[in-house]
Amino acid sequence: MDILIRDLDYAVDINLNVYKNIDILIRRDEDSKKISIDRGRNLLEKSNLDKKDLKIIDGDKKCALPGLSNNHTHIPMTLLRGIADDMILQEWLREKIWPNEGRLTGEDVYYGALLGCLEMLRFGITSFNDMYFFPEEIVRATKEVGIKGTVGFPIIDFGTPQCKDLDKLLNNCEKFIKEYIAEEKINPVVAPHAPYTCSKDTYVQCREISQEYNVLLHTHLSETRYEVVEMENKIGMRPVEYLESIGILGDNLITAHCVWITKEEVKILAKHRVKVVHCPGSNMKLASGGVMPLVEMLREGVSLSLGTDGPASNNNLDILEEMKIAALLHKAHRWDPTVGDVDTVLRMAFNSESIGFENRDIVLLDLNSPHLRPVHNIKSNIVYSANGNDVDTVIVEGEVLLENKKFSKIDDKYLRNIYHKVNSIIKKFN
Ligand SMILES: C[C@H]1O[C@@H](n2cnc3c(N)ncnc32)[C@H](O)[C@@H]1O
Ligand SMILES: [Zn+2]
Repeated sequence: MDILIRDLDYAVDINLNVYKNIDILIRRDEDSKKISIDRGRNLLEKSNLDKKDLKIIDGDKKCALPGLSNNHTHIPMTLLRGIADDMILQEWLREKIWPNEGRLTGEDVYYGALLGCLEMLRFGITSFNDMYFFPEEIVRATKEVGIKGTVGFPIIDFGTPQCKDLDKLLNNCEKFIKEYIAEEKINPVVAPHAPYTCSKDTYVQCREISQEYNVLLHTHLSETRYEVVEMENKIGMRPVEYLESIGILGDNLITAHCVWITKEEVKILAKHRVKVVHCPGSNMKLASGGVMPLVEMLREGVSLSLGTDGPASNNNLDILEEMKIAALLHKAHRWDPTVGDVDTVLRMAFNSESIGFENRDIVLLDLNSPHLRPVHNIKSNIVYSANGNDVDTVIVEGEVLLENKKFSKIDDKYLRNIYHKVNSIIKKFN
């Protein structure tokens, strides 16, 4: 059914234009699956629409914005949220995260992913880019919740909890891609974990698979100083230079972090049109040190977006919060309040194109809260004053998935069941 949102106080579109006192009409052509979004005043009166063919949503005291995109995460890590805080990355991974991940079954990952997808939907995130074990379970959870997922099949040289044999893993990766490539709301991708966990051959084979099926390649890159120093000592190159030397850089590569990179490396990333996902909350929490060179990346025209990283290093999946973290980090870092301005971070947060989805989703923020009054500049309120909890309604591909802060497809009883399941899964961790 077509959806009409009436009398919105504000709307911000994908090009960051601001509208006041406006209606939005969302129509979905069931044959072509095309979505059209129209904005205007008194659309019902002006058009020949019939009220009874429409789902009408009251936009009073609300602001519409495009769907938010979480472009680097590990959603089933909701299960590990809060298990190990205040540790540096290498210790955190080796001592706490990897041993406990070894205890996870596919069913556990499914429940962790369900929880993560629901958290994202509740916070207005309509698409995400993930990398985690048992990716087919992540697909299952994503489809159940109804948001859009770019789901990475993770490749690590020492194997994953379900498969230790690298050749078999790469084979399974191809099978995974074939199985989901035709799905409308799922993009299967190849996800070699990082240059410190994957060899040159592994990266090359991953790239071959990504080219054969024309899918994205998703990896971690230059996250910590340790990673850079280790690589310089071992092979005399920095991580970006190394990936360039083995032919991995290209416009189908999406990399998370890129914290420890030089101006020269920024130029290399721009030259190859690599997509970079900025994860400021995780970088600060894991004390990865340094700050992703935002100014230099923008200057060189690198495609940028935002990610929360996994909920064990953030510790939530809130892109509205991440926008503010990004904006503040760069101002503090550069002693310059003009850096990380409102438009820059909004553009990054709406960037679902980088993960292969056109952004035709609409999120409504509830402005009926003291912390969102008054409105001098709605974009400022979104970036600096709002958080995920203010999201009231979410429409994904013409389907209402959240309304009045309630999930349309998941009832309270099922939600309690998910919480209960998660509580029993975490008993095996230590
Ligand atoms: C897919 C793999 O990536 C790991 N993982 C989660 N967060 C990070 C991070 N910030 N850097 C590197 N690896 C990470 C997961 O714990 C899993 O082992
Ligand atoms: Zn990550």
